Amino acid sequence: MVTSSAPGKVYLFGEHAVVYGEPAVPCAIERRVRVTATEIDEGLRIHANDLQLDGFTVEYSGDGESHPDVDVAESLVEAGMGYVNEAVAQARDAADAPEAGFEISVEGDIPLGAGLGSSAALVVAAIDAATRELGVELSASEIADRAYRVEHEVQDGQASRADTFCSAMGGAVRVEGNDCRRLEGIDTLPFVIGYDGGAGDTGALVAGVRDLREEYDFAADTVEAIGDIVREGEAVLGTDDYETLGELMNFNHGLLSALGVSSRSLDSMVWAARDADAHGAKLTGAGGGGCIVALDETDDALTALKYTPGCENVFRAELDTDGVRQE
Ligand SMILES: Nc1ncnc2c1ncn2[C@@H]1O[C@H](COP(=O)(O)OP(=O)(O)O)[C@@H](O)[C@H]1O
Ligand SMILES: C[C@@](O)(CCOP(=O)(O)O)CC(=O)O
Ligand SMILES: [Mg+2]
Repeated sequence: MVTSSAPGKVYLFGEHAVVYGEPAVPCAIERRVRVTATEIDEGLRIHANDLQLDGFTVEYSGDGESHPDVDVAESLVEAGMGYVNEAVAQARDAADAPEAGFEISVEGDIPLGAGLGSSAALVVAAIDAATRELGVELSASEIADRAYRVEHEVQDGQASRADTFCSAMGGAVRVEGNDCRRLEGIDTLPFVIGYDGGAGDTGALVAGVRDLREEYDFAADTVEAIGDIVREGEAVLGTDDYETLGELMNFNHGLLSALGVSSRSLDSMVWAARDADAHGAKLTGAGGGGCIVALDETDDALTALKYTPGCENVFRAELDTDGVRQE
């Protein structure tokens, strides 16, 4: 039995545009998904109590043929379990053990579908735990690469390497196409996260931006402008010039909003943080609902968000300089 964990992330800059080859800077945060893998004779049994589908908690003990004992469409359950199934397939492939059976348990403290990268953390931790259980130790970058293939597969062929690389390596990272690197010398950033209790559909939101980009040149220009923000932001990252970083985050949020991926509650949390004099605030991840990230070393944005209608939870998130690790 092996337990591994991997962190979630916020995007300082660059989500969505990163899917089209622009750079992005995601930062790992101290919230994790933990996966325990135990080798069994055959098949795959999954226990995922955090996974709620239409109010049902899923205890999926499938052998590939029997169906989970829940009253929801099987396609929903399959979509929910796709990340674990594909991660286990990667582990079997890496260990050259195509028939290996697993019992997999998943739990974590990252809200699901909220832009904090729970899917990447799950996949990274699952690949690490399952390969170690088979006696194979992959490097963090090999895990990142295999985890990317899983997200790409499950998200219908549309995913960047950003979330999975960040979760595997930890810290602040920079991803541009296949070029993934860790940014050294960034140990702390004063992140405050507001969560509206909702979620966005990553695949649908990515597809929406793709359609806009194909329809309008100015939408393609907007995607490129997000890349310009990232390049500008890199110059001040690692300094304490939070004012410039915040201004660039605000600009980034405006462009994401123009691309149709914000929402009323995300906007209202962003404005609450700005009104409380945060250096800057933006949505994080795919959008549609879920989380915003503000930059504020005081308690002002945190307090303001506590009293913001539509904000269900607010918390500080420390930069996590550890990536995937064995527990
Ligand atoms: N703790 C968990 N248990 C089971 N499934 C999880 C867990 N965390 C994430 N997932 C899977 O990841 C999906 C969310 O991924 P996604 O839509 O990309 O949002 P995000 O990565 O921003 O959280 C969930 O619907 C579920 O399938
Ligand atoms: C929108 C996107 O840039 C980030 C998605 O992040 P999340 O799954 O919403 O945490 C998609 C991607 O990079 O694969
Ligand atoms: Mg995700």
